[in-house]
Amino acid sequence: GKLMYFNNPMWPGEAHSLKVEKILFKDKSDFQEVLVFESSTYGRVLVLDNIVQLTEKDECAYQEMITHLPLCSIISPKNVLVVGGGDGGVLAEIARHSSVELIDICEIDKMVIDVSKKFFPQLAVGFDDPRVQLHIGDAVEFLRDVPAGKYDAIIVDSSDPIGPAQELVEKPFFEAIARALRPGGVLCNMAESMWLHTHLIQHMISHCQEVFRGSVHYAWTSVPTYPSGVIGFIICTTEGPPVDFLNPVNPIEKLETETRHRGTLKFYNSEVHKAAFALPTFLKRELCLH
Ligand SMILES: NCCCN[C@H]1CC[C@H](NCCCN)CC1
Repeated sequence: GKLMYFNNPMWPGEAHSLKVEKILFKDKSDFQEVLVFESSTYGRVLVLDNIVQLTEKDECAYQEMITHLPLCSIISPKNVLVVGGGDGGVLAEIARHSSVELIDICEIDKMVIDVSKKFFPQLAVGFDDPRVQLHIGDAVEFLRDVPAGKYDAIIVDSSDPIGPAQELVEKPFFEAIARALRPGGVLCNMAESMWLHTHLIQHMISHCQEVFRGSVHYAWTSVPTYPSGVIGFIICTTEGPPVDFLNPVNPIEKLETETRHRGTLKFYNSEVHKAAFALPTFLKRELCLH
């Protein structure tokens, strides 16, 4: 098969490429171009507007970390909201937490959900959990109708802020998130790459520090098929006792048990949890995290 190149103005001067065995789906939704292909070495790949969203081989790193970093940091999360996440992978990870009673998901693009159900059933199985309530639409509008303090945790599993996700890095969105979280609730937000986007990360952290009176942290993990090979997460808590992210309160062992659909965890564990918050020196200098 031939190589497909994923270059983008968000990471000028570089491109990541994957060998394509077979194109499985290609169409335009109301929001973006949706592509699925069989790669030679990373399994099936989901691409939106020429940006790799996930591959079967390494999606575990991103989906497990974006879910368990927040959910293992607070006692017995009950009500959880996912913004984005239309592939269903984060839903399947949240389902591992037996304390969770409600999982709201607000995804703007129905085509992503339909395509994931067809080509990534092991991720889309997340939609089958009876606790899941699916809302198709814009998260800013969705959050307006949410009663204040409804959620214990909110996970923003978004694409990059150059398409439908543009508004998800601006202050009004973070204010809407903070209002929807209960005191002591936790936000985990996809937060780009330390090698590519420290200005954008600082922009998001500044908004979070203005809006969340608790603590604001940055964590990161390895995802080989994302540009620069790493992706970060901003994790904030609203007021209340500072959360000790280095000692997750919910024992990971509980998550090890096989849940109905997903096998055991492939990436996340308590040491990886702790290590995720250790930042390289250049990043500590560039980010004003108090
Ligand atoms: N649930 C699937 C993952 C969706 N998250 C995003 C996919 C695109 C990726 N670009 C990274 C660009 C360089 N930081 C960010 C995460």
